[in-house]
Amino acid sequence: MSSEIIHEAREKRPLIHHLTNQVVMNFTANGLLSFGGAPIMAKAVEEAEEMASISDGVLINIGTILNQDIPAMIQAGKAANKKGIPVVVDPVGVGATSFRKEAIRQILEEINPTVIKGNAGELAHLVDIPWEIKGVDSTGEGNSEEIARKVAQEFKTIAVLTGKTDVISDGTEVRLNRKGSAMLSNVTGAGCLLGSIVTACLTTSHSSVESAFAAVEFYGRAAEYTEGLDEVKGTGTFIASFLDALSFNPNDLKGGQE
Ligand SMILES: Nc1ncnc2c1ncn2[C@@H]1O[C@H](COP(=O)(O)OP(=O)(O)O)[C@@H](O)[C@H]1O
Ligand SMILES: Cc1ncsc1CCOP(=O)(O)O
Repeated sequence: MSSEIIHEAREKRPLIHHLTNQVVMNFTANGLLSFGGAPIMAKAVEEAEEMASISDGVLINIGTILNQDIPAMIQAGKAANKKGIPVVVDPVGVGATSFRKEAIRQILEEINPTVIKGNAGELAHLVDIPWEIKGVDSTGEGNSEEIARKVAQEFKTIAVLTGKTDVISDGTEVRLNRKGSAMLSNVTGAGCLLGSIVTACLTTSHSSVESAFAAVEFYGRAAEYTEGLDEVKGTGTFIASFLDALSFNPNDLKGGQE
């Protein structure tokens, strides 16, 4: 099932409208291209609605959000909801400041996200569960399954909570992915790029939970495969080889099974 979703996403080569942060724009565009999607980065309010309406999916990521970015994010999200295409919201660093918390509150009040994706600290802060964070990083420990369930229930969405174990929940059921690599936590934008690939997979004909799970599992498999390569000596070589691996057939990634 997971491989089918990856193949279908690649066949479709979905256009994903990104309203994302400036740290990860280039990495995300290259990562999505390698995976088999088509990225467009566009943040102007003047084109938000039109851009979303010609796209197959929208990703809203608040990593370097400015107050003036909020209307474009809301307009793109609303246009996506109207067209019936997936919208993924990534509340990067939401627990760090009250400005971010207020920005995400405004966005989530206006749009219905298909998926909310974030690390444990980000998702915990969305539902007022105390969790230790350091800027955009999650440093705490606790019950990730409870947080994912609560986010899904409170925002009537699918929660994708990332970390050593990724948790996907529709508010009732919980699915876990343990494939991955700790090296991803040293790559800035690893979570943000995953959001882009999740959005691409949500454009397939499969259910949102299955599609989100397929994206997360594939990403983890690609990271595990990359970590094991002889030529990978550290973060720099990991990034290059990981971008390559994102284009591979799921079965060609070590440990991969159809
Ligand atoms: N310790 C780890 N072991 C394996 N995979 C990890 C680990 N930490 C993070 N990942 C993976 O890295 C990706 C990004 O997750 P995370 O680091 O939680 O996001 P963010 O970059 O948003 O903080 C996910 O695919 C997750 O599974
Ligand atoms: C470092 C940083 N600062 C603002 S956004 C950003 C990138 C965060 O990316 P990720 O959470 O995917 O590592």
